[in-house]
Amino acid sequence: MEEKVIEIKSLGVNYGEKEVLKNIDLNVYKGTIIGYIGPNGAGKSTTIKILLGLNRNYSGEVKIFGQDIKNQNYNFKKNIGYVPEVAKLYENLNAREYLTFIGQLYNLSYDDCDKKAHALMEILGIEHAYESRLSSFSKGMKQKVIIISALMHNPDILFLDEPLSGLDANSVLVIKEIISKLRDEGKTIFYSSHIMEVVEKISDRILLLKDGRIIADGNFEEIKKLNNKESLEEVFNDLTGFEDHSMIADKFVKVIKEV
Ligand SMILES: Nc1ncnc2c1ncn2[C@@H]1O[C@H](COP(=O)(O)OP(=O)(O)OP(=O)(O)O)[C@@H](O)[C@H]1O
Repeated sequence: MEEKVIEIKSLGVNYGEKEVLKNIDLNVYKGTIIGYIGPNGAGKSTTIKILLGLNRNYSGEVKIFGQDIKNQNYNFKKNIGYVPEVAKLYENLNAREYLTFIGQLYNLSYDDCDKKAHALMEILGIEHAYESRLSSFSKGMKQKVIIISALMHNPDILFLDEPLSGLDANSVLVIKEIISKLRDEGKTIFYSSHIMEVVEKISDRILLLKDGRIIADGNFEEIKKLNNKESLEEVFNDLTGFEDHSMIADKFVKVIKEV
């Protein structure tokens, strides 16, 4: 039987009067890449923050590896890696200092972190900057460091929020391949992105969140067929009720031309 890694029952979150997540039920199984998509403000980050243990203000039940995360200390976090959409790096540190620091937070020894961090930077082609301050890194180099820092402790669950941001086309190919291979190793991956072409290709299962509810759940073929569309972008625009792109673009261009 498939192993449940995440179990969410009747999850609800309110910010004041606003109901941000509405009664979400979800089981996620080992070795799956979940494409987690939805319009801005749909509640994606809110869900991820709960699963990371950063927000305990919710109703319902959330279990990770069978353990209710509300009653736990923070041990379950050792098994989780997170690439946030906007990561705060300690830019005054060099890559070695930063990665050994993060690795030690996850209980790896300094020497293990040092070896692993250097090897991973070498594989991604940035080992020449191992002793350089992060403030001098290009956007893509920083993103590679963030990805390495999320993976150094070999977590079983990975949350990736726009992980390809700032990477060139070659690096994108490498990281996508790494994500697939990690899935093949049995890791469970939440892949959150607004780039539909990538989500469509990489995901085993796609969850579309709108106004705090899951309104589509299935693999790309199922979702495409069910909605009679060719691409995930079309399904997304259709299900989130957006048909005004052309009219908005016309208005925008008209105003630009006016003065
Ligand atoms: N701390 C907060 N206090 C009040 N409202 C909040 C808070 N955090 C999020 N919200 C609201 O909750 C809703 C869901 O936000 P969330 O960040 O989860 O959306 P999202 O799907 O991740 O969006 P995006 O694609 O823009 O990152 C939004 O309406 C947002 O304004």
